[in-house]
Amino acid sequence: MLGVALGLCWRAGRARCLVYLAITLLAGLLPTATAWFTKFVIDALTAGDVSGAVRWAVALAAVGLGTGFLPHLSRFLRDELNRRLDRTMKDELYTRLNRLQGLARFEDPSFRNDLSMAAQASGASLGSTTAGLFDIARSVITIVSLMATLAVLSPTMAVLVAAAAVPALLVHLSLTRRHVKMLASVSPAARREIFYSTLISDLTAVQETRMFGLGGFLKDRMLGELEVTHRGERRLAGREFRTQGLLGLLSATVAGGGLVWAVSAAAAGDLSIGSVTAFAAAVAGAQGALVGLASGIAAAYRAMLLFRYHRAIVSEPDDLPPASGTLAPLRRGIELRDVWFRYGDDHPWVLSGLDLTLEHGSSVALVGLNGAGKSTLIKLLCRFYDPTRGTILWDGVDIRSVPPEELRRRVGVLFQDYMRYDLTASENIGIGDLPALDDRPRVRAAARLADVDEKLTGLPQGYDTLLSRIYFEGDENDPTTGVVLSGGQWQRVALARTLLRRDSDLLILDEPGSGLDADAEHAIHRRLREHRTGRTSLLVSHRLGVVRDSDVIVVLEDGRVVERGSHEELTAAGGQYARLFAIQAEGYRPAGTPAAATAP
Ligand SMILES: Nc1ncnc2c1ncn2[C@@H]1O[C@H](COP(=O)(O)OP(=O)(O)OP(=O)(O)O)[C@@H](O)[C@H]1O
Repeated sequence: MLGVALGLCWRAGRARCLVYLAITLLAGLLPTATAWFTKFVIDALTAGDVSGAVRWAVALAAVGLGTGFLPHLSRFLRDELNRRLDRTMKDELYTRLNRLQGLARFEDPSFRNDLSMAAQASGASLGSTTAGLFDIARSVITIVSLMATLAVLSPTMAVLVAAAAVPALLVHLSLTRRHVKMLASVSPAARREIFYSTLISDLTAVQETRMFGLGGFLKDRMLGELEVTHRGERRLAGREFRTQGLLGLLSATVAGGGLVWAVSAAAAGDLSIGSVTAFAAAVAGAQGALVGLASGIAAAYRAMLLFRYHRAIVSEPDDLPPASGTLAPLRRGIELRDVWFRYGDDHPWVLSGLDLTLEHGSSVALVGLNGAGKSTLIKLLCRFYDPTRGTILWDGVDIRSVPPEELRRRVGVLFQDYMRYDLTASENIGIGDLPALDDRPRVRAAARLADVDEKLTGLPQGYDTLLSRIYFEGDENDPTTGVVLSGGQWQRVALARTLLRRDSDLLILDEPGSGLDADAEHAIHRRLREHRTGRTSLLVSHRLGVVRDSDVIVVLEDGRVVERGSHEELTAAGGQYARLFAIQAEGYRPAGTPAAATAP
C-alpha cells in the first residue's frame, strides 16, 4: 500500500519529489548544526579566540539563512506536489467510477460510504504520506544527529529523551487509528447532513420544501446529523487533549531536569558554557524532532488508512462481468427468454419468468400498473443490471457477452427521469451523441423531430443559450445569459437528445409525453409514429391513447407478460388492457356519449 502511494507521488512529479527529498534531508541537519556552531562560538569567545568565534558566527549565520529559507521552499514544493497528486488521484478515481457500467454499486450504501471516504483521501491528504515520510526522514536525521550530540554531552539524558518519546509515538498512532475509524463511523451521518442541507438550498427542491414549510424541520435534521459528527470528534478531541497534555508535561519534566543537571555540571566545572548551550538546544531540538517524527508518522499513517478507501474504490470490480464480444446491427430482433430479476437477494422478484420478443422493425408498447416492472425491464435492456436468471438475446447473441458500451451504442433511450443539464441548448441535445456535439444541422434536425427547434431558435442567444440560471458563463447581470425552460420544453429537449442518434437499432421511450400539453403530445406522437415506422422501438406509457398505434401492445403484470396483441385484439379480448382503456376513455367521454365514440 505504501509502495503504491509512493508510486503515485513519483508519477505526479519526479523532479519535485527528488528536490523535495534533498531539501528535507538538508533541513534535517540544520538544528544539530545550530547547536554545535553555537557551542563553538561561545567556547571560542570564552577562550578569547575572537577570529575563531567570528568564523563560527558566520557559519551559524549561514545555517540561520538555511533555517529561514528552506522551510518555505519545502512548503512550496510540497503544495505543488500535493496539487499534482490531487489531480492524479482524482483522475484515477473518476476513471474507475466511469468504468463502472452497472447501477448496483451506486445503489450500495457501503460503496457510497467508501466513496465519500475516498474523496477525503485527496492529493492533499495523500500528500501527507509523502510529506509525512519526508518529515520522518528529516526528523530521523535531526534526532540521530542531536542524540549523538546529547550522547557525547550526557548519555543518561539521551536515553531519557528517547524513552519519553516512545509513548508519544504510540499515542499518536493510536489516536490516528481512532480518528480514521471515527471518520468512517460518522460518514453516513455526514452524507445525510449534506442531503438535508442540499434540500434547503437546491433549486429543484426549494419549491416543495418551502411549500410544505419544511425549512425548520430539515435544518433540525441537518443539525442533528452534524451533532453526530461533532460528538465523535469531541470524544476524540477530549482523549487527544488528555494524552497529549500528559505527554507534554512528561517531556517538559525531562527537559527541565536535564537543564538543572547541565547547569550544576557546568558549576562544578564538568561542562563548558558552550556545552550547556548546546545541551539545551539539543534537548529542545531532539524533543521537537521527536514530536515531529511522531506527528509525521501519524500523518502518513492517517493518509494510508484513507488511501485504503481510494484503493478499494479504484480496484472495485464492476458488478457486470467483463465481456469482449461485438454486436452487429439488429436484423431479427431482441428476445427476453424466461427473464427473472430482483434488485438483491433480499428483495422481491420484479420480473418473474418474463418472455418477450421485440421483432426487428416493429413498434412495441409496454403497459402495466405502477410497479409492474416496466422501467426495470428497460434497465435490463440497457444492461444496467444483468437478469438474475434467464437471458436477453440480440439476434441470438446474449447481451452479457458484449461490453455494455457496445450495446448502448446501438440503443437510444429517453428515461422517465431524464436529466436536465446546466449546459447550453445545443449541448443539451448534442451530448446525446458526442461526435455530433458541434454538428448544428444534426442537432437542429433532432430538435425539429422533438418539436422544440422553434423554441430554441427563439432563445436570446439561440442554441447557444444556457438552459440554466445557476451558472453564468458571461455577464451575470445580463438576463439573456441563461433561461429557464418549462417541464414540457425540457422533455422535448431530452427527447431531441435521444433522437439525435437516428441510426440507433432500438429506440426506447419511457413516458415521452408525460409533461406535454395535448397539442404538443399529439404533434410529437404523430412525428414519433413516423419516426418509429420500420424501426425497432419500445414505448412505455400510461396514456393508452398514444400506445394504440403500436404494432404490438404488451401488458405486464406481476413481472410477466399477461397480454399481447394489437389494440383491436386486446380490446376485443376484454382483459386488463381493455379494462384500463375503458377507464381512461370514460374520463374523456362527455356525459351521455356512448363509450365506443371516444378514445383516451
Ligand atoms: N433500484 C431499485 N432497488 C430496489 N427496488 C427497486 C428499484 N427500482 C425499482 N424497484 C422496485 O421494482 C418494482 C418495479 O419498479 P419499476 O420502476 O420497474 O416499475 P414501473 O412498472 O416502471 O412503475 P411505474 O409505472 O410506476 O413507473 C417496484 O416495486 C420498485 O419498488
